[in-house]
Amino acid sequence: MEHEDVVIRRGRRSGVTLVIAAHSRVLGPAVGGVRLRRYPDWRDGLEDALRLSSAMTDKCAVAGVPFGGGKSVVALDGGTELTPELREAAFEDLGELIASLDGSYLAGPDVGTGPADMAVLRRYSPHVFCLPEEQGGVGSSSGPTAVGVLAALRSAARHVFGTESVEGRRVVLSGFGSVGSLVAEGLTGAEVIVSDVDTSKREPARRQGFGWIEPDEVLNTPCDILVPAAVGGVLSPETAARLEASLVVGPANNQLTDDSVAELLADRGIRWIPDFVASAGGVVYTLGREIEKLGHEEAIARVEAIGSTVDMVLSAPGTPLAAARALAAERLKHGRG
Ligand SMILES: NC(=O)c1ccc[n+]([C@@H]2O[C@H](COP(=O)([O-])OP(=O)(O)OC[C@H]3O[C@@H](n4cnc5c(N)ncnc54)[C@H](O)[C@@H]3O)[C@@H](O)[C@H]2O)c1
Repeated sequence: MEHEDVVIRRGRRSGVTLVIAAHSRVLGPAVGGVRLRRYPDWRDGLEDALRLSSAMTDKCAVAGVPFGGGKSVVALDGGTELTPELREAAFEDLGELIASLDGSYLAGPDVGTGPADMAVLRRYSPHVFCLPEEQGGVGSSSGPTAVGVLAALRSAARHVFGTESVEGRRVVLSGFGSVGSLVAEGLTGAEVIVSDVDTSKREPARRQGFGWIEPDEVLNTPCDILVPAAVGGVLSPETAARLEASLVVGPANNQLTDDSVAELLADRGIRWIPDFVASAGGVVYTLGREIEKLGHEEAIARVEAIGSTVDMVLSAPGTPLAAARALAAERLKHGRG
């Protein structure tokens, strides 16, 4: 097994399957968000936790923060209605499980969870970050994640287009959610076309001056920059072969269906910034503020440094994925010292 430990528990209050996966603690305690999702089978949730915690190890190592890779999953089955009572019971169960790990796993929010869920976990364990602001936390991590994506995008644009400016560039952004909408707002001067499966986002997007396309048009619409800000697995051998973009950079985790897609994209002259490099802003900022007790300016400066990491990765030989993995491996080799 590649992971240090994996805990699977059926919550005694909720009956919901809970998974905590700690991939690596070489650089420090394992950190990672709590994903709440419906899965056809709890084993799919386990699979998600294994994959995502491994990506967190690379994310922390490349970002240069003293933490390892972890993730937890609250795996709902298809039929159970998620009432507020069930949600609270599931998070109480998870809080107890996190407490039993005694600080070797630190939990934050991820897809499907937010600061209010973190407040439930905190009743059981201090090893929880991104609490609501009124409870002394930094709240949502979306803002700093978007700052990091924009830093990555500007740095990559310098390599690809010779300028950091996105003035006049066509940007297609998939997923007009908490991070995607903030990234879109930061693309001053660009022609921004957004897409979301949630059609209620269309009107707010239009009011902000953004174009709109349907989700099935995203990978068929020629653009300068594609920003995946929705779900993972969007770049497969099939979609990489028809994509018409010069640069792909966005926050969505695990964008490639498998590592070979990085080479296909490079062969087609498409620069892909590894998701674990571009999306580290949230974890860098929130852990910096809440665990390392940094001030806002210092923590944001660390997020902005994602731009220098992108510069390093794009200046190295080989694909950006190979370069980012090599950087992570180098830092993991030296460990905490
Ligand atoms: N929030 C963070 O701090 C953070 C940090 C690192 C990585 N990420 C990753 O970034 C991505 C976005 O995160 P978020 O916090 O903005 O989530 P979110 O849930 O607020 O937004 C995601 C949006 O994508 C839309 N969507 C879902 N499936 C889609 C599809 N197939 N096509 C188009 N739109 C679709 C949803 O309707 C939603 O509006 C996720 O993959 C997340 O794991 C987020």
